[in-house]
Amino acid sequence: MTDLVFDAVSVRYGGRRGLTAVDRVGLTVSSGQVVGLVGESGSGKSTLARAAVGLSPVSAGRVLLGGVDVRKLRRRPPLQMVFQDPYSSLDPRMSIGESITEAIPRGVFSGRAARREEVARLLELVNLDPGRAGHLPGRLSGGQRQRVALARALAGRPEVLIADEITSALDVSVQGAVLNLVRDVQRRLGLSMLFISHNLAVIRYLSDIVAVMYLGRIVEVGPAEQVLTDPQHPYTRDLLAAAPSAHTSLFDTRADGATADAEPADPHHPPAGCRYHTRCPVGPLVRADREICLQVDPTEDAAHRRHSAACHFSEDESRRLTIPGGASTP
Ligand SMILES: Nc1ncnc2c1ncn2[C@@H]1O[C@H](COP(=O)(O)OP(=O)(O)OP(=O)(O)O)[C@@H](O)[C@H]1O
Repeated sequence: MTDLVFDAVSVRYGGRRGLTAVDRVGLTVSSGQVVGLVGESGSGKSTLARAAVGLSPVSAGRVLLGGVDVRKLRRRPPLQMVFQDPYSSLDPRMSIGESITEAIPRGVFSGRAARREEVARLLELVNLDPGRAGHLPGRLSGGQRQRVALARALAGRPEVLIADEITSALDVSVQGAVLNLVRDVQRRLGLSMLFISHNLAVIRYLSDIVAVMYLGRIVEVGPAEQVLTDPQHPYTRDLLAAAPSAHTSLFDTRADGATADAEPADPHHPPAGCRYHTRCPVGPLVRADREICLQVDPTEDAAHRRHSAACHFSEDESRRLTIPGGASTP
């Protein structure tokens, strides 16, 4: 199986009023693993994901699939992406079966019967009745459409799957079933997966590794349980504190993870030093001696450590200043 590596990837959206939406990001999705990418709206999650499939402009760095730069892969890369909106991803005039057939790489199946059988196999894989192959998507619910979108992605026989907020446009009542399906398919096929969500409960449910993004940077990455129960970066702690408690529903839509009391910095003019210093509860806003946060960028290449955080004070007394849940100690 294949791993997906972002090697110091930057994405710049053009023009004079342009911005660097992803700034030298290093992240590895190892073979067969699920990496959950979390961060508030505008942090660059989608931009990073889209860079892997050529939909956002990589201005520096490389995206590697199985060690090969995706731009140099001649054959169709073994990488597929499922998007947030299942209503715009299917052609309303094509039957479900036609949509899926279209996604089967050319030359893999010769003959109509073989392709029809493959479509039936794919529909079964996503728990849809193969008898519906002739239906138009207009007759499907959002959850069913997202299953078809997944079947289309799987038709390309990917080894790596990118899922970008695939349940956030769905009715809360079907989100769980779609997440279960994605998890089952990922395990059954041994896929590597980059799973994007702003919902921490959803991230916790699916991820082996969690990466946290803020203003175009990965600020913390590590084993899911460690990051979510013993966060090292103040931003991660703020996200966890702002999310509903473990007692609320997994699919509570309030779990949008925005920190309570401050606006994100302007992505056109990211702060110097640590990008989080304008909001950080343990940085120069509250501690005059923490000038280093204003001056020195703590971002390191996080890809090579098991659990790392881009914070000058992640290991010291700052951890006592804020604890997840919002309470503070003197
Ligand atoms: N096509 C584009 N042209 C210019 N700027 C863009 C474009 N797409 C995204 N951006 C900007 O890049 C930054 C990152 O956006 P992105 O959509 O990647 O974030 P995100 O974390 O996925 O947020 P969301 O959860 O809202 O989708 C934002 O400031 C956004 O306004």
